[in-house]
Amino acid sequence: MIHYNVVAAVVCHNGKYLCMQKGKTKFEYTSYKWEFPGGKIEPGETPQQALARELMEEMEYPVEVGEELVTVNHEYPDFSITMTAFLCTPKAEADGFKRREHADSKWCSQEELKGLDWAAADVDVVRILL
Ligand SMILES: Nc1nc2c([nH]c(=O)n2[C@@H]2O[C@H](COP(=O)(O)OP(=O)(O)OP(=O)(O)O)[C@@H](O)[C@H]2O)c(=O)[nH]1
Repeated sequence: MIHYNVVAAVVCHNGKYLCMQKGKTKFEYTSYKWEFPGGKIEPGETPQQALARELMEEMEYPVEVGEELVTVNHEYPDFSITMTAFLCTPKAEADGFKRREHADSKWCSQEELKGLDWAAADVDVVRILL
């Protein structure tokens, strides 16, 4: 089965967490699910470099990548991922973000995180934030 190494940013600002909703995808089980921004690590990148690059590419959002929160392994029906989540904060010069690739976005309190329909791999990431 194809395997991806993925990084995800738990961006925290004013006590809220940035959550992004996917649009329609190739697979029904990831379509319209909520996730943390990020993506696949490319050859030669550190996880932190990959994360900063992904947030610039998909959101034009400069973030400071901080502590590693958790690494989760998840097998979807068609591929598997190892995903490491890092706590991130917007850089001082960040002036909001653009939504280039996602269907929706939301700043959520801890309580509100529980109400979203998360991608299956994210459930264990969300759990440690509660
Ligand atoms: N970015 C991100 N991807 C996640 C999360 N949870 C999760 O299951 N994934 C899965 O991990 C994979 C990450 O790929 P991606 O599509 O975001 O990566 P990418 O930007 O490099 O995509 P590309 O291959 O289209 O260039 C996707 O299959 C996505 O569904 C999450 O919280 N954040």
